[in-house]
Amino acid sequence: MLVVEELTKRFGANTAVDAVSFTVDQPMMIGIIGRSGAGKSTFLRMMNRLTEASSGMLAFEGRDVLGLSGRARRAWQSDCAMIFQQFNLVPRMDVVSNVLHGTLGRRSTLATLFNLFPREDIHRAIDILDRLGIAEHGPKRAEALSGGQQQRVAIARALMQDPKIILADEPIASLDPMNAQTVMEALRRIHEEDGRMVIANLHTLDTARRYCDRVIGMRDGRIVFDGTPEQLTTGVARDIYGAGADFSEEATSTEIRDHAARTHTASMAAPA
Ligand SMILES: Nc1ncnc2c1ncn2[C@@H]1O[C@H](COP(=O)(O)OP(=O)(O)OP(=O)(O)O)[C@@H](O)[C@H]1O
Repeated sequence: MLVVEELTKRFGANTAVDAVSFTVDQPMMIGIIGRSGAGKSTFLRMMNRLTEASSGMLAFEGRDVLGLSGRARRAWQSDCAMIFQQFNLVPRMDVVSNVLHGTLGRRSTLATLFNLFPREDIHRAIDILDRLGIAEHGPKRAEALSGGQQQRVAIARALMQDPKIILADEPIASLDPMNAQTVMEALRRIHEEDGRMVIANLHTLDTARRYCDRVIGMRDGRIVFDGTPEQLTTGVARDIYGAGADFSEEATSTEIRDHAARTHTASMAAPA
């Protein structure tokens, strides 16, 4: 259903994504890992057509995505909704209105300006918030919510577009361990219950292993690993991160691991 062939992005002399190829034949949850600068964000942005590819091919359900323009390109951007590390909500606007802005592509500017949303859209927004466990926060300003709750609002906004794919660019990088877990569980449920494909850039190995069906490792713009979580051994991870024999998985800076390590150290240090 998704075919990526030799997809490349150059910024001047720098090749950010270098002839990336892979195929996905059924909806699954895919984690992309790699050190900072490996090309993960650029790849997702090319998929969503936020960044134009320099060369290569990307097709979804037989449609040549890179050739789409105008209305067809916008329709594709609805089909593959993107969520970001920093949530990108309107902080002073209430949660339900933020979610309703997921229908923006379908509405006239004037209707949007005056928050004139059809009743069925409002009901759907509340249902989606309910599904994500945050319906009671609907009337609050987005800025009054915790980071994890805000990210779930962003996911709800993405779901308003009824996307086939959710692209998540470091969705939990700003969150504490508890909130990170809630957000990853929400993404996993959306994949399992709705059959949507989820592709998430992740900083952390353990998150990729725990939630994803398939993990793609990128290094210097290239895919250097493509396999199951079980195949992602410490040795493979060392290659992906370009680290030496002293590589430790904690070095991938997982907040969950950092937190666990800190708690462990603290409890070890605590007097009996
Ligand atoms: N708009 C841009 N103009 C020039 N260079 C860019 C641009 N966007 C990204 N790059 C470069 O492309 C390379 C890949 O960056 P990218 O953000 O895709 O990596 P990443 O793996 O997502 O890293 P991070 O986790 O830090 O976001 C880097 O060398 C970066 O400096």
